Amino acid sequence: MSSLEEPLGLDKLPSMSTIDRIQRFSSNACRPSGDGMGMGSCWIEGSSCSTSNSYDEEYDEYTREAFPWRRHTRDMSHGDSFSRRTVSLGRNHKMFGSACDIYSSNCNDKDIRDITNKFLKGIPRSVKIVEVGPRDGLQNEKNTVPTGVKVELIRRLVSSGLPVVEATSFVSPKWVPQLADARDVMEAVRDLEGARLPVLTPNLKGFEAAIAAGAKEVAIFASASEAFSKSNINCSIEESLVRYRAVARAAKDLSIPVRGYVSCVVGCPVEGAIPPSKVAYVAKELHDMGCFEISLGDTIGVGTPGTVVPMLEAVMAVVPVEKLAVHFHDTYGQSLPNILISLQVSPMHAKPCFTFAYL
Ligand SMILES: CC(C)(COP(=O)([O-])OP(=O)([O-])OC[C@H]1O[C@@H](n2cnc3c(N)ncnc32)[C@H](O)[C@@H]1OP(=O)([O-])[O-])[C@@H](O)C(=O)NCCC(=O)NCCSC(=O)C[C@@](C)(O)CC(=O)[O-]
Repeated sequence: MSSLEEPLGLDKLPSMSTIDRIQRFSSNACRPSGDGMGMGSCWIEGSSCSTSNSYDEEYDEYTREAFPWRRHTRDMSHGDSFSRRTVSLGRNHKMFGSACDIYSSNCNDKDIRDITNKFLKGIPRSVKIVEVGPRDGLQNEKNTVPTGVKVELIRRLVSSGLPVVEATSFVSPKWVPQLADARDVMEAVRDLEGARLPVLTPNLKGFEAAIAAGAKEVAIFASASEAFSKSNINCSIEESLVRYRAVARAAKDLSIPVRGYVSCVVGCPVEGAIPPSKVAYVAKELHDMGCFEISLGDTIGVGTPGTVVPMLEAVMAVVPVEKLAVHFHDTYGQSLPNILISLQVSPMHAKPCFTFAYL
């Protein structure tokens, strides 16, 4: 997730409200308030009152207070966050089923097969999902999510069978206060088996802290937008590439795999539309410095199939498609069409990777 998501179209960019939100990334704007207002303080007090330091207790208390309406669901489903998602997908599926029932005279099995073939024929046989909720999903939550809740979320996501769960970010706590507990989170999950748990590292300092906490995979995050790079990591695109080369070198020495992100691959809240050639340039740089996978992020969710395809084509011309992933935010409800079109333009042999961010 990026805090830059706003319900705005590219035609309306830049907007002051969006720029205001960018400024949340500036060190002053992001400085923790200290007095910890609202539910955040409630949680901080909750943890400091608790001498047991038990993640389970923290998790239970958090869910009890933050989601009182969930108790019933939780009792029924044993509170698995991933099941909640599955349940809601199930519901959509049923709705789709009833739509077919309503139009059953026009919607026989062959028609459905024909439509399915038309849209799905030729798409890759499998995809890899990279779950980014504990990092991207939480990084801009206003209320402090207790460490125990984050740890429990990661555990449950892993136990649901997801192969990769991005756990946290070793970034400046002044810029992203919500993830200030990165070390504690990583230390608590470092020995979880069954999934890879990459963490974001913006520079060598973050990389060293991540390794010390037990991270076995890291991700670096550059931008295709100069303005976004400045507001997100306080440096130009070129400066960021210099930093990331240093991280990639250090990671190579320790045999740590590095994943690369390019943000704002179709639009930036300040610069508006981003030319595909800029995305291709940054993606190739990340590839050349040794990233095993490059994730193309529609950070503010303004992409549509019409803008995603030319971007993908430009990147696929310079980076092998097997190394590409897409990361769509659902700000305007376009993530699923964008995923489908990405599958359709991928060669059948490729195993595309998707990082979902439903925000
Ligand atoms: C990059 C910096 C650190 C530069 O921040 P800066 O303020 O320019 O850093 P600096 O080098 O001038 O150092 C200032 C202070 O920060 C400390 N510092 C320096 N580095 C670290 C570190 N790694 N961890 C902890 N502390 C750090 C450093 O030690 C120093 O501490 P002081 O001496 O003042 O006490 C900052 O801008 C930052 O942390 N930015 C991260 C912002 C962020 O996480 N944004 C969200 C990422 S999401 C995204 O990019 C999109 C994505 C990936 O999700 C894909 C998509 O959605 O499309």
